[in-house]
Amino acid sequence: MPRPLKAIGLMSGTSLDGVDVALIETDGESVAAFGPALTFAYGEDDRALFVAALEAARTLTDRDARPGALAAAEGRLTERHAQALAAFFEQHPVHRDVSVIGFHGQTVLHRPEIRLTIQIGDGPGLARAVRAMVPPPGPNLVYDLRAADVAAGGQGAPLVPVYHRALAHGLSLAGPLLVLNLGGVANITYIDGEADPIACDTGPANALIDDFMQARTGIPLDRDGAAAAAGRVDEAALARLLTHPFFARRPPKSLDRNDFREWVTEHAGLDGMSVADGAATLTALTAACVGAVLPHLPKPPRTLIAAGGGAHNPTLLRFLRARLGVEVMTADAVGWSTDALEAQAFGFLAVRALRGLPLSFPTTTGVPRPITGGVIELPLPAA
Ligand SMILES: Nc1ncnc2c1ncn2[C@@H]1O[C@H](COP(=O)(O)OP(=O)(O)OP(=O)(O)O)[C@@H](O)[C@H]1O
Ligand SMILES: CC(=O)N[C@H]1[C@@H]2OC[C@@H](O2)[C@@H](O)[C@@H]1O[C@H](C)C(=O)O
Repeated sequence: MPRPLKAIGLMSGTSLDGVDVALIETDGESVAAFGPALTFAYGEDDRALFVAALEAARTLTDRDARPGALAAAEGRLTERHAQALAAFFEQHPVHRDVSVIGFHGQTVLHRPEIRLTIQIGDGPGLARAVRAMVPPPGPNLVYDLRAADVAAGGQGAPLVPVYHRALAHGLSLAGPLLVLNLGGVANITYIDGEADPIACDTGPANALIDDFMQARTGIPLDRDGAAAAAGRVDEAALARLLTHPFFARRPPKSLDRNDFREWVTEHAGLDGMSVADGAATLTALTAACVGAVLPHLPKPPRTLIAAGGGAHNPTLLRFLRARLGVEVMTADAVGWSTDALEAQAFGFLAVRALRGLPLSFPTTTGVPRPITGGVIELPLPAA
């Protein structure tokens, strides 16, 4: 067995809330140890620039083009990642021991149906910043981890299932197990013993709730699900929303952050609802979308492990229990990390990329064969 490497994962998710940094020790097959993690929060002007970049990306067909706000956003994003790493090394001086850094970047457009997925983030630029922080030889840096899968005909997402599978090996919970990541978009990994994990995006997680709360209250989340808890779910609106053809499609399938934006504007009737009822209806939508994937799975899952920011929303967890009829636990409760799981996954994926191991599989992204990915920036040779 190869020796475990210290790997750092850097993730900027669809919520646009900050850079998650996490250290793990892994050989790319199993996890030897979890290290510390931190979130480096974006400022309001960063978030505004990234929102503008998402808009500028909407009509792109060339993944290397950076029109409008995209060029400035890519520079800012790379700078914030360098600052996040510097803050991490300041708190945890492990920089000489780190072998590899996995850099996800920020997805600004995801259109796998036309073989297009675009993550901004300057890999060589971040590698230069890392070299300025760490004495030679320094770590390898792996970036652009979705491109190879999409080029080969896969969905390019979700990529975390191979990490979920590695973590699940250490658990003794009743299976089948469903790991649910509740970021801006929700994705699941279904794990039943040694069978290949099945994965897909299920629908919105927090992005619609965040956008609704931002528009109605000026605060970009429903903290602790308080508004939703005080509201009434509009079941008729929910039923209309669930007629979207995405839900009838079998996995693998994936989403762009904004895929449901117009659909919700046209079908939810949110303008006529109170803040509480709107939040309740959108929170129920997130839970119902996970419910909508169950008929596509081989067996009903027995246990659901919720990770990502949405796992901090007790109303959402309650709706999941009620609508799915499964036991719901948080990642923290099973000894994983609710907040650092995705960043850890990109450290894990970076080690797999270094070793040439597959990142994605026919059952996770629909790629025709298991495939590795990522672009590797090698460290400078030792002086
Ligand atoms: N205490 C809380 N109560 C309610 N919602 C919360 C709470 N904490 C975080 N969230 C939600 O979680 C979101 C952030 O989740 P997370 O950091 O997992 O997303 P992400 O990694 O950016 O997204 P993705 O996984 O889609 O890439 C916030 O935007 C917010 O909606
Ligand atoms: C294209 C893209 O960036 N997709 C993200 C997004 O955020 C959640 C969901 O949609 C998931 O498919 C994916 O991220 C996770 C980390 C993944 O690839 O597993």
